[in-house]
Amino acid sequence: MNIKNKIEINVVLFKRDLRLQDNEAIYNALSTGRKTLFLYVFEDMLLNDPHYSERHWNFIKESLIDLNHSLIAFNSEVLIVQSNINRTLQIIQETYKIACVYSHQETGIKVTYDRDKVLKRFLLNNMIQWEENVNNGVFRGLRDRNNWVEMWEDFMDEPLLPFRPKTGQLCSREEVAHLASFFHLPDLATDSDSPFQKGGTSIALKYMHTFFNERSANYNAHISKPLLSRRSCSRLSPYLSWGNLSVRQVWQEAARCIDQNKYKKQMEAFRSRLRWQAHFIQKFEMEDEMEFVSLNKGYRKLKKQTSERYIEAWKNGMTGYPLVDACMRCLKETGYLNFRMRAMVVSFFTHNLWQPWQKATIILSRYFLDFEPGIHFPQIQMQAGETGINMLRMYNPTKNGIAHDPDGIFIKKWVPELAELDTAFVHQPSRMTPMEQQMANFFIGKNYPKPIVNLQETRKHASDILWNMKDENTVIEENFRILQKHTLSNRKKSS
Ligand SMILES: Cc1cc2nc3c(=O)[nH]c(=O)nc-3n(C[C@H](O)[C@H](O)[C@H](O)COP(=O)(O)OP(=O)(O)OC[C@H]3O[C@@H](n4cnc5c(N)ncnc54)[C@H](O)[C@@H]3O)c2cc1C
Repeated sequence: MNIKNKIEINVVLFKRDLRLQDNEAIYNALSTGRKTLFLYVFEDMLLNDPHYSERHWNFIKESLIDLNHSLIAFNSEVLIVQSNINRTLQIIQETYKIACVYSHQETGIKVTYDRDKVLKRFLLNNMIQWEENVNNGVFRGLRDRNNWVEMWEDFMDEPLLPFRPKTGQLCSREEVAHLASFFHLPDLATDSDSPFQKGGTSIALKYMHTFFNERSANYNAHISKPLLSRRSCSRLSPYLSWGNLSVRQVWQEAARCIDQNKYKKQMEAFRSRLRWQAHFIQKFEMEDEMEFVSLNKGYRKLKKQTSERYIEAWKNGMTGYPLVDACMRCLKETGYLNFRMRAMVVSFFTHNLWQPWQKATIILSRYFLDFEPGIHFPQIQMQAGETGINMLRMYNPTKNGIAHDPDGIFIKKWVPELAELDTAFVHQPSRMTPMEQQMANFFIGKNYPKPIVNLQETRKHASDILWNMKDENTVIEENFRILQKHTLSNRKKSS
């Protein structure tokens, strides 16, 4: 078809914003009045990226199916293809003239940053505009955090953006089907019996409403408990990470609870977590090297010897430390752990096993259903004690088990080898005497691993090195630089 006869359209390129309501990319595209196509590309380069695993792709598929379900009312659907973005747009251009691509600014890993550079060139060469919008109050191009809190709060307090396409404005299902015939289409089937949280705005709203209406009652009391947190925390993280909900939607819902005096203390604590969400992503946006190296340059000289044996044992929950093992097995199986247990397993990996934090990033990103690069890398570095500006925290897994899973219910569920032991031994089975092992017909080294390292010795080793490094010149200079750049002007700190 001659370019002059082609219909002009907008393309909304979904990234981690798989929702219709309060989606600025969609809102801006529809505001032009132009015909609009919704597009999701399962990009080969990301499908092959080791940070991602099947659980993420399934969550995205479920989210897209849910989107398409909502779009039936508008006789439209998302064009879902497996390809690369430039190639996809090129093929769409054979049918339509793309006037503008709308998408969120992505605070992603290096491969998505590189892809965006290539996409930018392609759009420029093809005279297609690209309108990127701010994502969840994370701002591009900031040099420091002066006024950041105010900017973020203003963003969060703005009215939600409605989804109101004009009749016939969205590409129809027939038009999308026609385009789809030119592509390789991914299989969208997923296992409905999988143990992971299911993707999609419909289910995200259920999680949100049950949290605000009842589950949050024990938010503060249960937040550190590996078992109880699974119900009392919001469990909204995958829905925020993949954008089934906007942070603003959740923030404003929490504000309504506070106004109604409902679970006020819990809501204040919950809202501070939402601030952290943005704070960490903003930090990563401004320090993208954090994917590979320590933010504080003083720690980059720290060389730790990699042990595949330690890494495998940790990854598979076979360290001989029951709480670590229960957490890792549970995470592998369900994709979720509460904050404290995430911090504890990273502390064990980087301090007790003395492994480089970089080795934990891919293992955990593949396990966490809510993998969000902007939180993930800064949090892992912080828990590894390599930021210089944060308090060095080393979590003792045995003490944490006794404090937060006193009856060992979580441990017994995930480490069934320990299920028949007296509670007294569940947290430290290695303390059983040979006679006690005989009586329980349970043998350390046979039924369950011996502790892989000595907790006290390894803790001392790590703490001596890391505390000494805190006084080194580069670490101190870097602390100054980091604080200058990332400290919030009104001291609502969460760095
Ligand atoms: C090593 C490590 C890696 C992590 N990686 C991720 C990740 O990839 N993706 C992710 O979403 N969270 C990550 N977190 C943060 C946190 O553990 C999870 O957000 C939280 O446990 C999710 O459960 P929830 O939604 O029930 O949390 P809630 O307690 O209900 O919190 C509500 C929301 O606030 C945000 N939030 C909560 N805690 C934090 C925090 N400490 N830092 C930043 N944001 C927070 C999340 O968006 C969360 O959904 C990581 C934490 C650690 C220690």
